[in-house]
Amino acid sequence: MTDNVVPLRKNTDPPTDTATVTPLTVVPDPAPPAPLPLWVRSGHAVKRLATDERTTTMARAVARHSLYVVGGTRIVTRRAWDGRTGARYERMLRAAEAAGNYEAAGDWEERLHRFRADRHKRRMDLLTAPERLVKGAAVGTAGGIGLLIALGIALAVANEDVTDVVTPLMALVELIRLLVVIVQVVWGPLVALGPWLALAGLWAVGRHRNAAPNWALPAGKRADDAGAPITPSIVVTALRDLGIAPLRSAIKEMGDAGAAMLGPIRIAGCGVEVDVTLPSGVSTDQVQGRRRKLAENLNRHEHEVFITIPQAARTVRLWIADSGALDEPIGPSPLVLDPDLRASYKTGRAPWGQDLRGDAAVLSLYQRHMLVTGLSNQGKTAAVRALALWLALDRTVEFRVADLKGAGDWAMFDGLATVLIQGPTDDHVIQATEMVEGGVSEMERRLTAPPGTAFPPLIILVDEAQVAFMCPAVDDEKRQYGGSKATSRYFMAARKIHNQGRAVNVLLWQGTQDPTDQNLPKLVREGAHTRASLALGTESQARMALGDKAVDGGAAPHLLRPGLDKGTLVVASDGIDIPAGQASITVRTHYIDTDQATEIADRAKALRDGVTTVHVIDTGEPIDPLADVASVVGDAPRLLTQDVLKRLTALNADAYGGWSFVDLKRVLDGTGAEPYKSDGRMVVGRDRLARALTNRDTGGSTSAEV
Ligand SMILES: Nc1ncnc2c1ncn2[C@@H]1O[C@H](COP(=O)(O)OP(=O)(O)OP(=O)(O)O)[C@@H](O)[C@H]1O
Repeated sequence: MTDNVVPLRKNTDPPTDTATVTPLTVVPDPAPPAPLPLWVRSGHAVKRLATDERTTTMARAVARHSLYVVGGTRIVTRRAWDGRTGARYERMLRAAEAAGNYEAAGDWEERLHRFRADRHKRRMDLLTAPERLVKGAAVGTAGGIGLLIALGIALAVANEDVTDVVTPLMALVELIRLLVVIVQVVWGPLVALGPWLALAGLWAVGRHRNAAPNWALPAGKRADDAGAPITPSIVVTALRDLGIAPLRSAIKEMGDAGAAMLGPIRIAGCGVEVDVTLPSGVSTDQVQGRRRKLAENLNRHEHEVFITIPQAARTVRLWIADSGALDEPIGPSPLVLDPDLRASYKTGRAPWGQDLRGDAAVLSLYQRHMLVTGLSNQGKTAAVRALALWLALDRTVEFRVADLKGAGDWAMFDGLATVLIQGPTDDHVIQATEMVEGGVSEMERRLTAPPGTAFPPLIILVDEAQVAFMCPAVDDEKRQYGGSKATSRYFMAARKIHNQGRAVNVLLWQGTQDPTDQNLPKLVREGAHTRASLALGTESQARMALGDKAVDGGAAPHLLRPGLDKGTLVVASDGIDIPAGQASITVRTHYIDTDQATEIADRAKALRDGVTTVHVIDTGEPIDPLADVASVVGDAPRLLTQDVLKRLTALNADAYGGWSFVDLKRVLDGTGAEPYKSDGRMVVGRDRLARALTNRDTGGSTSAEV
């Protein structure tokens, strides 16, 4: 049979291929689970009911309103007791003693004494009171009756009716009777309603003061609500529960008067600030050491509470952020907003950001070396660059920049800085080292200048300086470029500038990452006047970044949150206003991104006449002074000879660092590009140099050994 023939008869033959048959087994239905005993089911139902949200809300409401009455009774009783006895004075006296404030204690004792004397006098007066009362009543009654009879006589005479003599007296009697009737009518309901009115009064007092346990209070009024406003009682409770035994017992001793330890709670930026005078026996660093616990007791995150030590003895200053406020960005930099902004190296202050109180944080850069540290990617470059961009708006400031990451963060300084090195290799470190050594030569030249000479500011800026310290390369004399030995070139150059550069305006700014003793040697970190740190990993790093004094005074960059607190710096410097008694200040910087930075740099370039940026420092021999002079003059039609010398030093400190005007003149003499006077000052002309180079190239090389 072919495949396309369909048989009309049912095939009754059993199938021959048994292998394809799947044997089926009858699986019985699983036995239904045995019903749970009634008591278990009832238990479940009761549990469900008891834990239902509606039940708990209702139970909480009932408990709350009942407890308001209890709390209200307690408050009213206490008020009455305080009003009638010297308990209040005694409490305040104990609080002042516990806080160690003996002056206030003396004051309260005096008041207590006065109160007792007055009370004694009142009690003595009470002994003679009944006699005086009876006398007074007799005199008053007789006088009153006499007056009414006199009135009656006048009435009787007027009406010619003798019965009118007693009319006023009878009217009084009638009035008294009426009053008795009224009291009789009102008394019943008054007696019935009175207790309820009293209860309502107590409930109202309790409700007003939220006098119920925390769990019974409605959401929003509970003390543990994140973001709840900071009240004296919250601060005192948080301090009491810090786990410092003497503090706890002193606060217990003070009772309600514990708030006497607190100064006024002031609004301070996006938070509040309060000074706490600690009781004797409790030291400020005990409280500082428990920052996290204090923050949690205040229903804040650790980074939202700052503990500093103000001037007053035994006092800590707490700054407590509004919940979440620190996560809000601050506005753009004035550098971005105001295109006409100008800077002054000497008298100005860089608008860097805001402090925690929300006040502008402005930093003076005048004669200060700087060190900015932080973990990677927290905003270090942006923070240093923001300062450099501001300072670039003072046209007298010269920048020499080495960016040892080389990702283009400083590219906008091309045409603004006289030297710009960008890259992470050993060659770049060698160039950066020579750039810093060029700064040393310039500094030494300035140090030998006649007294009174004014020096334009020179900022030697090295970003990612840890790369330089860790560089293993050695020079021909086997001196290492990195490292921290007396022969280490970068280290020694940095130290020299730190030691002597300030007075002649040669300043070193360094940005470094994740500090260790190796990548940021102690002597170098301590040479900086302005030290600032972004988030760091450990307290020991914080000590490296800011110094022991700042960290002991409460500076805690290691408690900033990496990733979340980008751009937030803890700054220790005398160039920024730091509240009296504090050793550091926390600054949230304005972020200036690369595009905005480029715009600001363009504005700074427009203020200067064509700076030629040297990108690679030539360390090879022989040198070509004429070509080098032409290259440093660049596009400017003419350049002051002193600027030519400066730029030559920046170009090649080894070759030109020691040059004076005489050397420059010697090289240019006879080339046709000799220095000449323009507006009374010696300059070198661009066109003359170009002609001299052309003549030389056509007439044979004049390369000179120096
Ligand atoms: N002030 C700031 N506010 C908010 N965010 C910022 C701020 N400064 C920097 N950032 C963010 O942090 C990122 C890293 O910034 P930046 O490159 O300056 O960090 P860095 O610490 O120098 O990094 P690296 O470790 O790579 O050198 C930026 O791209 C920006 O998104």
